[in-house]
Amino acid sequence: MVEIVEQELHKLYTLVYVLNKDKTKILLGLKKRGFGKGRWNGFGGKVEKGETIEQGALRELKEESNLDAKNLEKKGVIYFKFEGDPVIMDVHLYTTTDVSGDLIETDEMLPKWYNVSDLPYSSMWPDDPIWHPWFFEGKIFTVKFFFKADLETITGYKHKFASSVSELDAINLDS
Ligand SMILES: COc1nc(N)nc2c1ncn2[C@H]1C[C@H](O)[C@@H](COP(=O)(O)OP(=O)(O)OP(=O)(O)O)O1
Repeated sequence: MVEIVEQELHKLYTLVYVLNKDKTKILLGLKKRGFGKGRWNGFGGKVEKGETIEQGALRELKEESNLDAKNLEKKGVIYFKFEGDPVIMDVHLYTTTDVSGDLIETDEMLPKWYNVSDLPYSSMWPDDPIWHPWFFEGKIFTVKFFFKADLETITGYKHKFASSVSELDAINLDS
């Protein structure tokens, strides 16, 4: 009998959540094209060759909102695995309350501030309500979500918390 093992390929992505100073409001963008079109999300995208993950996060925030962030704080890593797709998205999550520049609508995102107590979950990714409580409690975490190929149905997830950002890399979700 031949065992078929699906090889996983990891691709690096970023996701930045901009909060106001007292962390009661969050800036989301309505994705206007491509992956996640029609959903409200933070700002981010693929990390490009030659840049660090943090540089990628700053670039994507600027490209999608025109904002510059000063202090990006890492909050976790979110892995997404879609049925039948060997690519795992490794999404590095950052937050900041310190941005400058004029917020604008871009080709990719229509920005809007939301109260954190009233987020548009019906038009957001279905994983968001699962990890948002951890994020808003200030936890550092890693989580892997398993989706059906419909990009809508979550079949499971596993997660672990870290006591510091430096611990994140060492976390093995399979142990
Ligand atoms: C599957 O569930 C997801 N949930 C959440 N909250 N965020 C997700 C999910 N899947 C992807 N994301 C995030 C990760 C990135 O921030 C974006 C996707 O990046 P995109 O494909 O738009 O990357 P770009 O480089 O901007 O793409 P272009 O080539 O179109 O410029 O969504």
